[in-house]
Amino acid sequence: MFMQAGEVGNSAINDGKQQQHLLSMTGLCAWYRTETDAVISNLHLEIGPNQIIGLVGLNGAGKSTLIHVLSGIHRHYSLERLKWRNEDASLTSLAFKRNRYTVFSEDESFEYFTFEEYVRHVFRSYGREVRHDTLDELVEGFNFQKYRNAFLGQLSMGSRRKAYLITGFALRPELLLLDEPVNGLDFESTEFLYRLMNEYRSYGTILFSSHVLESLCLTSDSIIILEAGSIRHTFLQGEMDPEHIRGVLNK
Ligand SMILES: Nc1ncnc2c1ncn2[C@@H]1O[C@H](COP(=O)(O)OP(=O)(O)OP(=O)(O)O)[C@@H](O)[C@H]1O
Repeated sequence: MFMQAGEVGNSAINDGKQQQHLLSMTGLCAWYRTETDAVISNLHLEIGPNQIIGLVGLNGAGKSTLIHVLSGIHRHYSLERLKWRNEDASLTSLAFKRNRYTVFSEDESFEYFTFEEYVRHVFRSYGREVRHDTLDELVEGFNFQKYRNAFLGQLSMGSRRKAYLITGFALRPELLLLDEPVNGLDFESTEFLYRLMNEYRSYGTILFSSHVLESLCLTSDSIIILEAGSIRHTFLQGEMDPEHIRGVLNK
């Protein structure tokens, strides 16, 4: 069952037309210290295929935690039910693992890998062949040519972000999770990223967090407002006015 536009509750997302879910999860709780101190509580999420979904919320609302849970790297959580492509699954199911990739807001992993080595490693891990023409286009679009053989650990924050973004967009998973992807990107790369996101509907779904309401509205098919670990509101197409969203956020 899908929520209607504007309905308030702890559930989201679909345009009401498609009855197929890429992902649905019910009763998600997540915490850091103790279960009674949950930072995400009883969250229900439904994500359709081929959608761009924005995640917005004030600092500390739980956006990164939700993305970490969906990425399978947050250990402290409980979940009533998760379905991946309408089949019962878990966060560690192979089918789900091999069809999601995350660009984290902070990532210092693989610091002794060059970008080229990292891409090869990721594609091998996912059992995919690198499409060199696609990779080259992404490298050029992000103006990343001169960093191809630099160690990831030696790159600036923005360039390292580009390395993971290029990898994610080249991999084209069914679910691409991006935590504050525009952070640290220069103007041209930000424009290029929005173009890529808009084109991604042909390949899969993007769930991304951002604080930039204007571009969230231009890019997303739906926007979820997260507040204190719960979904406060979901905006669907036609209702995405930055001022309106700002008003709901500040209430
Ligand atoms: N490593 C941690 N240990 C303990 N508590 C944490 C940790 N990381 C986050 N939290 C807490 O979890 C809650 C949600 O944080 P989270 O980082 O998910 O929010 P966010 O919406 O991504 O915020 P921001 O917009 O500032 O990035 C906050 O109360 C935060 O203090």
